[in-house]
Amino acid sequence: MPSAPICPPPSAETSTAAPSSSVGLQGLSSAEAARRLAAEGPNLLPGNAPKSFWTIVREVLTEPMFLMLLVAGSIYLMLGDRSEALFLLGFVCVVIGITVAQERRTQRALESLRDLSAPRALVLRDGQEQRIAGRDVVRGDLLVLHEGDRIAADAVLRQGQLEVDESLLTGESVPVAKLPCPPQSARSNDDAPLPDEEVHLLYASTVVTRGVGIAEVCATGARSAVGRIGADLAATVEPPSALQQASRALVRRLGAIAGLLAAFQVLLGWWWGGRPLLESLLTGIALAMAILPEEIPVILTVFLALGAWRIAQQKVLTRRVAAVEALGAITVLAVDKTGTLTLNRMAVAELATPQAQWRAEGAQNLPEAFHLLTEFALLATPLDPFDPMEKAIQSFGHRWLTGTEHVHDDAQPEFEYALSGEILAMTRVYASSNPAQHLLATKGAPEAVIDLCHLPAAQREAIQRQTQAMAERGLRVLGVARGRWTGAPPAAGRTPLWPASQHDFDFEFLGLVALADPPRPEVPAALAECRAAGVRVIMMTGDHPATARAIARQVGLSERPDVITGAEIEALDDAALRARLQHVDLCARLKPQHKLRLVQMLRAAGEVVAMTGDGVNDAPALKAADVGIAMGERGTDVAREAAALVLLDDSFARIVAAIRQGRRIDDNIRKATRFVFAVHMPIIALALVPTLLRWPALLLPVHIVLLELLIDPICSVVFEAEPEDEDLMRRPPRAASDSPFAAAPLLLGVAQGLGMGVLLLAGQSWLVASGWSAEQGRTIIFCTLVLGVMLLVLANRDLAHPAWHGLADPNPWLARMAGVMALLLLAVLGVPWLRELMGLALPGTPGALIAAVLLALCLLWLELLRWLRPKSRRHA
Ligand SMILES: Nc1ncnc2c1ncn2[C@@H]1O[C@H](COP(=O)(O)OP(=O)(O)OP(=O)(O)O)[C@@H](O)[C@H]1O
Ligand SMILES: [Cu+]
Repeated sequence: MPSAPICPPPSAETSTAAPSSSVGLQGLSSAEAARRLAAEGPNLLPGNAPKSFWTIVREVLTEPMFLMLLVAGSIYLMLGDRSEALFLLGFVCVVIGITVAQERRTQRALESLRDLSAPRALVLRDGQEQRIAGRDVVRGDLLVLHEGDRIAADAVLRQGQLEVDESLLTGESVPVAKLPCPPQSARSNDDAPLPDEEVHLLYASTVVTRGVGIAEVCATGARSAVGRIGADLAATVEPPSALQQASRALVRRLGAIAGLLAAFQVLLGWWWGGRPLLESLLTGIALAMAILPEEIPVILTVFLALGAWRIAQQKVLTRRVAAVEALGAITVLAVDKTGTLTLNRMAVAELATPQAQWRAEGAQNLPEAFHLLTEFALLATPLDPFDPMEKAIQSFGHRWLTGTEHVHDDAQPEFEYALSGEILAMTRVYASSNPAQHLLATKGAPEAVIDLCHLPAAQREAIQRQTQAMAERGLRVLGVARGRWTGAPPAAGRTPLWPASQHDFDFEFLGLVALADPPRPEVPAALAECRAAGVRVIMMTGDHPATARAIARQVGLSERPDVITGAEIEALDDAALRARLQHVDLCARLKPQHKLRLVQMLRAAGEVVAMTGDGVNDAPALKAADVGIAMGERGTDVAREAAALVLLDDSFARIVAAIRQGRRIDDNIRKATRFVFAVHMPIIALALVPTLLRWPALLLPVHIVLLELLIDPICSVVFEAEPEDEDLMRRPPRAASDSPFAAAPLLLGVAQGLGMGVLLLAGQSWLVASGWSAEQGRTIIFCTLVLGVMLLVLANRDLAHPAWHGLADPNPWLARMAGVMALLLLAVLGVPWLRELMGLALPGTPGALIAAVLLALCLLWLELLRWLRPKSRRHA
């Protein structure tokens, strides 16, 4: 890469804060950007391609289920039953088709989510700031960078000053300072040359931890530094979720049981029943197929992926599919205040000096007494800020002071002390007419500014009373102070040696600025819904306790006025904090590490915690929460990447909508699992019992394959689209330990299926006794079983109502499933060679009547169970 040192080494002058204004910059034209995009390709790192058709086929073929199918097919071939063998092998194709279709559906859902969560970049084009997809960034684009952004491509910093976390490339987690390298006027403009100094270079995929700046892109995609070392960021594979692990364990355990029972049946049929070995092997394989709940992992994958897609329809992006699972179990929702409960539309509402108060509402003018305060609030704020609060101060100051001698838009600060965890105040240092003297402007949390001013106790208390009164009106209050500093005159061309901390200056307190930030209109209703759903809401804010309390009251977050502060939290040990937290919903003046500790502690206490956050510092807590939630519009890239969910339109009500969806998905997984367990029972009974009783084989492998590989999965899909239960958001969250694979919830399914099996076996023995042929008997039992499977679907959709109640419900898949089943039965009965292959014979009207009676008895059994089931369990 070209690296002529065309840039002057960073001189002392450039190390002062540079303007972050984008005024005067044009960027590329859209036409030029499009041309370069076409010529140089999209800004994408070599990522992981979607699963190919053949990968899916290979995966399907290595499943135990298919190995069994192949073995069964070969045995049929050896037995000389070529049509059975062909049928089974043809079946493999059908099932591969279904599996591929389902995988495609799942992947499309996941891909559309990935597109939504693809990185974006703010660029200057045609002189305007535009947000574009990260993949559309081209060489020469001007990136507008803010704190928390992930840099889209390798670039040279042109304006501003940044701190960047390059740990991704260097492993070094200490942020690196970056300084601007102004463009050379004589530079040939097409072949953007690179400066030599690292200090000007920004690398793709690294993160801005502080500052604002504009950078010119010099390399994109595979040509960037990360692209060249092949760091594959996208390829981090999600570890299996708790449910997936549980389901795998279950399938493994049942697989072992299936193997044992099948072996037992083979031996039984061969030695004891005196059947030929191959035939016994076939019945054994059929039994193993009947037992193996292979559709459970499929259900999980499909339901969760489609669930994530459905949640995206509600403008909530799922970044980790496992979060969908946790959503339904959320017990605590920890929300930040600014921007989540409030609109983050700040406006200065009140001013106060130690002597006087002023309100913006209805004001005609700003009295002279407040000019100094406003002037220093302005001086303590960047001219072109990112923070809405600082924007509000800028527009307020310009509105009232323009035309007076108090506006200094052209003054450049010589140095800046940033807001930090230790001191919630920021100071900007300006030159004064006397070269040895410097002027300081500070703003920050009132208590921090009071601290910096070293005031006597009486004055402190007076200011604290003023702060309290303003905060209780729901305002965010800032203190403002002025300072002077005389440093030893610096050597020529050098900057003075600035003191290490803001505490090393002397400040004079000027007054308070209070900003209003109206609550979001949708919040009160959403909070009420959370409360009805048994989800506790806790506020975690960095703001003043009184402001937190006032906003909480305005939006109806909590009745309890108690507030715990970060300082108090630090003083408490875990046990004491846990006890305290049972009575407090409001946590104020929190630092990021406090949020992290609260989240960890709540989780340790068994809560399932969702947490909102948007800042760079919120990332650890977002990661630690069960469901971290970031704001799509306002949040930083870093917060978005740490979060499991992203609210695309920043609306708080979306969180509740997502919880609702999560609960619905959770319910539906339970319903489907119960259904799968129920369905397997009669199939197992009909496969096993005839051997034990030395009856002629009732269900042949072809029947079991048909039931297991076609009917049962098709029916399971219905549950994915099941609408939510009526009381979904009026019942408490399920216990986190309450798994859909626990014995208790599945017992009902097992009972449903077993009863059906018993009824069908009784029917069969009656049919045999009354002289029906084996084929006719089989036909009646098989048809009843297929219809019984549909009955099980209806019965498990909604336990609160009888099976037939749901028929009128708008589940689109129900009608489709019924259609497929009808076609299937018609084909099996109506196509002669199929009928013969399956050992069936038309049973005539009497046979149909018997099937109807059996079916009615099954329905009676299901309703009896529904009625007997323990009513205290409120779950699906
Ligand atoms: N730009 C700033 N200049 C001066 N003080 C600031 C600035 N930003 C924040 N502060 C002070 O730091 C405090 C904490 O801010 P922080 O951003 O951590 O939390 P927050 O935005 O108030 O709360 P939330 O967590 O609800 O979003 C503020 O209440 C304010 O007093
Ligand atoms: Cu099955």
